[in-house]
Amino acid sequence: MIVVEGLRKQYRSGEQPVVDHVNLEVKQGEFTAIMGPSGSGKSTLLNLMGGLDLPDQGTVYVDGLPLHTLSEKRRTLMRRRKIGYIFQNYQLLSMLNVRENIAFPMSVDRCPKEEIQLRVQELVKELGLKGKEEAVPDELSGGQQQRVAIARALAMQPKVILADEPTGNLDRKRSQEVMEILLHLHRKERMTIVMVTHDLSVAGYAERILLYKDGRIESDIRQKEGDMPRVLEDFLAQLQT
Ligand SMILES: Nc1ncnc2c1ncn2[C@@H]1O[C@H](COP(=O)(O)OP(=O)(O)OP(=O)(O)O)[C@@H](O)[C@H]1O
Repeated sequence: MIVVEGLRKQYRSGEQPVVDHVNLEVKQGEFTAIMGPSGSGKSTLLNLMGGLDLPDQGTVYVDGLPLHTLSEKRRTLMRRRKIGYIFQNYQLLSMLNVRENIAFPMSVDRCPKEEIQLRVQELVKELGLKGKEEAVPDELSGGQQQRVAIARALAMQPKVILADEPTGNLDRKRSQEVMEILLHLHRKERMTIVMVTHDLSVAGYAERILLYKDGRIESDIRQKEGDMPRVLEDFLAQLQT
């Protein structure tokens, strides 16, 4: 579903690239977490994978399409239709209510009104936001705001969800709620999810964890191999030294 080939990104010449010739394949329906030290380039990698940023070298294929060689217009359309984004700070539009925030990508894409209404109703129900449709983001808790952001990310029925620290501003209980929603999308709807997180308990929801350091993927661990706890312990020990 996502293929990353020879991806490189350096913000300042003379400094170590934050993405240093990274190759990666994420299969359809896979739930992957990216962990690593602060400033190692995880968000940059995720942004490149979603076409939010341009690489110096290499490319990313999403569903077979080379994201960075598409025209700006086609890349924008592709991002809107195939990828849903979730951010730590929710990035909701403060002037719009819950219904309008969820509908936003469909409105921009000029979907028919009735279709938008039906989809929003469906998502409001699915994400447990009934009764909050008219509220603006400031009137919602962090967990509720993130659920609106997830609903918005799902509005266009994307193939891929890219989540950057989706639980970073939430307490444990709200984090668990958000992770249960992502797990449901992965298990029941075979959604491809790539998530950056600092939180080991959050990363544990994923079936695959990439350990990222100094612009490179240091380890690529799969849950079913049963060695996740040991490799993570080793990695965390490395970070502390
Ligand atoms: N737009 C930018 N311009 C210049 N430097 C940037 C830019 N974005 C990020 N950086 C730098 O690139 C490095 C990697 O940043 P990035 O946010 O990708 O790391 P991260 O691993 O996600 O960090 P964190 O876990 O703290 O969020 C950092 O040193 C950061 O200061």
